[in-house]
Amino acid sequence: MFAAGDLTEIGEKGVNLSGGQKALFGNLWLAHWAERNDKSNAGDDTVSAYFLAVYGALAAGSATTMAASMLVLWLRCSYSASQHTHQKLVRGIIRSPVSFFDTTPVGRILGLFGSDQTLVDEGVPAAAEAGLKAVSQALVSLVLITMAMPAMLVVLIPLGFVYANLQSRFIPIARHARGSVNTARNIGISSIDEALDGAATIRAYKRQESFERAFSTCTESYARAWWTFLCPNRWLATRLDLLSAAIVCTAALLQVTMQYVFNGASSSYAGLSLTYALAIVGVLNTCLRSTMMVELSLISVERIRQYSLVKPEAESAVAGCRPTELWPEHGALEFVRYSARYRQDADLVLKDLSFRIEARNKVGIVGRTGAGKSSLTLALFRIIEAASGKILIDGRDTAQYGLQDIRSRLSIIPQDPLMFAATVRENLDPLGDYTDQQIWSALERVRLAEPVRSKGEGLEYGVAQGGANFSVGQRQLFCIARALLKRTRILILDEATAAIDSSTDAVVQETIRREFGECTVLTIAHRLDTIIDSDKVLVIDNGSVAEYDAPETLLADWSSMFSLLVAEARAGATAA
Ligand SMILES: Nc1ncnc2c1ncn2[C@@H]1O[C@H](COP(=O)(O)OP(=O)(O)OP(=O)(O)O)[C@@H](O)[C@H]1O
Repeated sequence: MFAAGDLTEIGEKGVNLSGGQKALFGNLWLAHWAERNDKSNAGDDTVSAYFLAVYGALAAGSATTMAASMLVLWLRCSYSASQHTHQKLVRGIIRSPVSFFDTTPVGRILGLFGSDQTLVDEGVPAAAEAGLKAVSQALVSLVLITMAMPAMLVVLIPLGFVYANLQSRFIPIARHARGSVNTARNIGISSIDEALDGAATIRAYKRQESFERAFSTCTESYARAWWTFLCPNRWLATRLDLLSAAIVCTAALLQVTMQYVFNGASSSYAGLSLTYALAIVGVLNTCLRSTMMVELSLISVERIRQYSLVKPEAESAVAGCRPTELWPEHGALEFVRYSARYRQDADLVLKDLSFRIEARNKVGIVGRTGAGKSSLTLALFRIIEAASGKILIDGRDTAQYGLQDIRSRLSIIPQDPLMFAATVRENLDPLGDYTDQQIWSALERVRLAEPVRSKGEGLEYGVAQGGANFSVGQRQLFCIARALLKRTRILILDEATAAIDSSTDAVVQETIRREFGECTVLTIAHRLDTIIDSDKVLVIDNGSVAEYDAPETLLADWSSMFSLLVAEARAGATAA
């Protein structure tokens, strides 16, 4: 559905042209040879050998020049340009802030790495190669035709203006149509991506038909856009054919007139100039198309450049301001009048938060849906940055350090535990920092050693995409094992027990209590019973601190928000 045929077309034309270009000097030499034979009427062997040798040298020279120019264009220029733009794009996208991903559709990002990068890899060099060859061949053909018949200038000059006029009308329309093709393709890719992501939900709610309809609409829009792109091409092809017919007719008429009226034309050069006049339509067509393709490919280059320049997150490490190896030694955490928002123009989601969590305390964070619990976690990892106020860890403002320095000192067990399609070892220790013994010890402590051993391949066992060959509970235990390996002082559990059954939950809770007794643990809780024995409970409401105290104190006040949430949770459990 989403193939780009015009590049191949240009590539093929480029190959054909290269043949014609290579033959040009050879053909001129052959014409000169025929002319000489005509005049001397003789086939002297020494003279023939001389002409053959020069012809051979011309062919060899032409082939060498061609190979050298291909090497320079494709290996030197094109390869390094592709590598450079791709690296800048990857760096730019990976280091973009979360607001960029909120506002940029995934189809557009995929389009950047797909069609745009392909155009940079293949489109620019193919079009530049075809264009350079076509322009040089057009010039040589015109010079040759004019040399053989100077009178052709009278026709060629006005036809040149007609050609320029065609070009100025064709390129903007084709460029616009091509832009619509790209947009329609990106929308199509987004819709496929969305359907793949939500395949299970779509089937569960029997919404296949509406998604099929939506996809058909995308396909039709793409076909319509592609058709709109083809029409100006047909329009151009017809006019170029007419232009070429005018050149060939005039050349032929002038030849005949000179031959019979003035008796002064050289038949070998006349034949050659007619051959080039016949071929000129292809040459002119390629000139136009490759100019357009270069322009279109450069739009992709420009788009990639724009996305490479998106304002990145903060530095990963600030030179001269690095935390010590052991920081944070205690794990005390303090929010000081902290506010944050997701985007520059958006409302504050965390408002003027001020609270302190002592080292080694276990704090439960609760609140209604949308209150700002997950945003608090993102703020700790500086995935969203402070609009005002600060976060102190062991008395140090986290804003002064680089992102990598902060993020490597905190551990998180997310609600949806993430695993990569890689080996168990790579999932636990992607940077290769730990020994096998340390990894097995972490697995033992979270009771995953036996399940992993039973797979037969030990740490080399392959984890499927998204960790599909492990249960959700096991994936969470893997995340705990990661945190154990990192040995950080602060652990954040983001509703870690929301998606698992109560027996696995018990294992997870027991492991956390046993293994992270010396750490500060922040638990964003759905099941309020998991935080009832915490040192303190932080109740967030609409982005602000509503209550912050020991759970027994909050429960003693029946009008407190926490008591209300617990009562609601119990009523919900009884009803279920
Ligand atoms: N990526 C985002 N861009 C803009 N606003 C967001 C984004 N994520 C969350 N919000 C907004 O921030 C506010 C707090 O959301 P948050 O996810 O932190 O709530 P929560 O308490 O964790 O909710 P839940 O319990 O449902 O997970 C909400 O108003 C939400 O609409």
